[in-house]
Amino acid sequence: MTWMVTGGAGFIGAHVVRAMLAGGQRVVVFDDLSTGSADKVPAGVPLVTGTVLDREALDAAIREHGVTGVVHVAGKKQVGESVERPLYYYKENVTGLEVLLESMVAAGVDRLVFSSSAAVYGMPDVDLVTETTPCAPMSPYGETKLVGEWLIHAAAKAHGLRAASMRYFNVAGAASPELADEGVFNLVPMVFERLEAGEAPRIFGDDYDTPDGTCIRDYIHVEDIASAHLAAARRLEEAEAGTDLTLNIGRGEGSSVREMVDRILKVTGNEDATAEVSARRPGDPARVVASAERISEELGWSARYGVDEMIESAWQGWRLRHP
Ligand SMILES: O=c1ccn([C@@H]2O[C@H](COP(=O)(O)OP(=O)(O)O[C@H]3O[C@H](CO)[C@@H](O)[C@H](O)[C@H]3O)[C@@H](O)[C@H]2O)c(=O)[nH]1
Repeated sequence: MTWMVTGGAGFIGAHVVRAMLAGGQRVVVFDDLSTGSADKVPAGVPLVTGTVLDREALDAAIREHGVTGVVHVAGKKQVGESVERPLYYYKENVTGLEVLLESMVAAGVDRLVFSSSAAVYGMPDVDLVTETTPCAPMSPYGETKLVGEWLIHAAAKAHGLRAASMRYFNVAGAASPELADEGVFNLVPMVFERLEAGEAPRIFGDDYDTPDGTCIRDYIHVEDIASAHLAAARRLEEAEAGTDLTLNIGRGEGSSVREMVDRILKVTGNEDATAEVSARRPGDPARVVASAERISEELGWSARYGVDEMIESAWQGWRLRHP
């Protein structure tokens, strides 16, 4: 098979490309380079520069590279921005996927691994979130991921597409410093940024109904995210027409913000610093932790890395960019 990785020049996509190559898959990258960069694409992997909104560009890439499956990682992913610019998010994430599906169906490409998100669950009121926990996204971003899953379900039924929607929990870490996330939109890089500025890291609320009062999340190493995509791609290669999997990618273990900040202070040699507690950030659920049972059963996959490895590898990437 030849897998086209959309968004393969971005943070998560670049990790997926490397995992697929290491697993012996043939890969081509399709990326509009709006946030990704060509230097993240490994030598020898073709890079097609284009947007998934461009049907002709997709058709040409599929034809010219003999694509037989797609890993669709391209998309917009900032929750806050999606609230300000919902139509943009719907266009990029929903219309983009719809155009991609049209192109795939027309070309007879019938395998798809899709980047979904734990954001589809919104504020789940359960200890461990399973794939059957009701979805109630809290942002346009989460909505676009859920609608994307619906599009895929419909295409699996009507056109025999074989698909896996991968619901990522809180992604962190890097396989190597050059591949680290350049955005400062999540807890780990936000703490790095505060430390670099000589400021105390901020904890958004310590009055939640959790053991230490801070929010609990399921942090997952981006290399684990990538290996889960390889496992899904392999599974789809063998799958019957209409196979339609929805899978959490998490560790099944929660870490509180306070625990994460303490680990970050340790790893970065800032044990003397203390975090300051500020007001709750609107829309933050107290606890979002995956049940990782289904993915283990379906793909035989489980996470290899823990939070220290995520923080250490992210820190090396940060130091490369901020010497
Ligand atoms: O300086 C900071 C930054 C974050 N937090 C807290 O840390 C936790 C994690 O925050 P963040 O890293 O922003 O992740 P989430 O808000 O959990 O959302 C992430 O995880 C979701 C999936 O679960 C994805 O949909 C989102 O795109 C992704 O940003 C939250 O409780 C935040 O309030 C702080 O206390 N201080």
